[in-house]
Amino acid sequence: MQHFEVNFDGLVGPTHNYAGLSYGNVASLSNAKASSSPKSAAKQGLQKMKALHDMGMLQGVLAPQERPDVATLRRLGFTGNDHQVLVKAAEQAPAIFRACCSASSMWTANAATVSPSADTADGRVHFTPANLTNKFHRSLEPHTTGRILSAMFNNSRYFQHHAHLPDNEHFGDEGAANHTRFCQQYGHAGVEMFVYGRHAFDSSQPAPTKFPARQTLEASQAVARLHGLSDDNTVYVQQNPAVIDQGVFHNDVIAVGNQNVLFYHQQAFVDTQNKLRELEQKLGHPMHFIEVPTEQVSVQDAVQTYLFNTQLITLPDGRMIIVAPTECEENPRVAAYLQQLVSQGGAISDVRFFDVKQSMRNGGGPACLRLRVAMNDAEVAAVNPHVMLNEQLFTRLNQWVDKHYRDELAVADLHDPQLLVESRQALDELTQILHLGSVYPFQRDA
Ligand SMILES: NCCC[C@H](NC(=O)CCC(=O)O)C(=O)O
Repeated sequence: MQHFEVNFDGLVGPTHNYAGLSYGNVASLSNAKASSSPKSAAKQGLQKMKALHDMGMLQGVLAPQERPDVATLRRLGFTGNDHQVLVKAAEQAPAIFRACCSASSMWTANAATVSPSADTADGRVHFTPANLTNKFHRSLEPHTTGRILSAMFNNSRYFQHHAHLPDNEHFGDEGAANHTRFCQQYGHAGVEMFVYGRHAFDSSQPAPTKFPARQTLEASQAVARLHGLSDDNTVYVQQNPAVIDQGVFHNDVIAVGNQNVLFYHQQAFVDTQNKLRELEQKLGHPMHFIEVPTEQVSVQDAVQTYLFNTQLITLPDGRMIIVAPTECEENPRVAAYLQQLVSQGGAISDVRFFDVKQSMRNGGGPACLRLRVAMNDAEVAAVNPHVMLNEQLFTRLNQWVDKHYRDELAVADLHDPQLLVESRQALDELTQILHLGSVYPFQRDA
């Protein structure tokens, strides 16, 4: 039996925009209200997917969500036909309106937490959509995320889907961005590391003072219970509150892991040495801990370049490489660090740079754009084949973007009734291309 780690990248939606919605996410705030390019954003994402496919990786596509979210605006009391709902909301409550227009589902590292079958009690792959309670605009995602994941992994013999955790800050859950699975080989039982920002039910524990901690320990523990994990294959690590206060809003902004490698910043965690020892003991095999010292790369450089929001991937020939945003190449200190890292003959042998600037401007790097699912060949064969990237799907999706996406979008365009029509046409066609069925509210309420 063969085993793979498959990356499912979020396709950028037709209303990709910069609305400054994520307090605590430096890039989101600093690019607030800049105009965006949905077309180039989607194409940058597709290029990265295709490049990984061409390296011999299995690559999938995760569909974006319907925005503007007219159904939520109606729940909030805006009435009339769809166009009237948009115009009233944009006039009377512009901040709420903008939140209901975010294309933030593109960052699929926040779509769900996934535990591979080798780790779970019932031997199935488990999925729990993230509730994303900390940000209103992101809290709109989990129901549709759950429907899309169920349409992609639509076989209960292999895949178990859970409902997202209760929608409350006590159980704030940001999905795979705060979850890393370690293993010797993808098919072997592994250890799942959950990184949390605060304790929800114990205020005596350390917590950030400036920016919010989005993930709670109690949420991580609930996901582990749902997935049938045990104490022997889980480790809970607290994120250093001081780095959250410097803009590290998810663990994947300060650490990334793959197989038996953890690449992380010196200041990433609380109680680092004990936790890493626990991780290695539970794995039962030697780990490669690659710690980046502050004197070489500051937390600020890490946040600006997304050195850790990189993908560590194992190529079919067994070499591990790092997939980094071009911002890392442009920063002399980070570029020098990466050069040194790959030239010293260690676990990571090469680095490839990708331009994902449209995503970076909202605080999402290469790692934010993908959801990892480790599977064996029988499980891969059970995935909806229409979401797996190949030459044909790549060409088809580029044509689809060319047909439906705008070159430029300003925040003021978001209540343009034509944009709603265009977006729905695009998404309706996409559900046919990907064979997802009716996953969007506009397809279900009609
Ligand atoms: N994993 C990366 C997530 C980035 C995402 N940014 C946003 O939602 C910004 C949206 C805006 O400001 O328009 C977030 O902060 O959760």
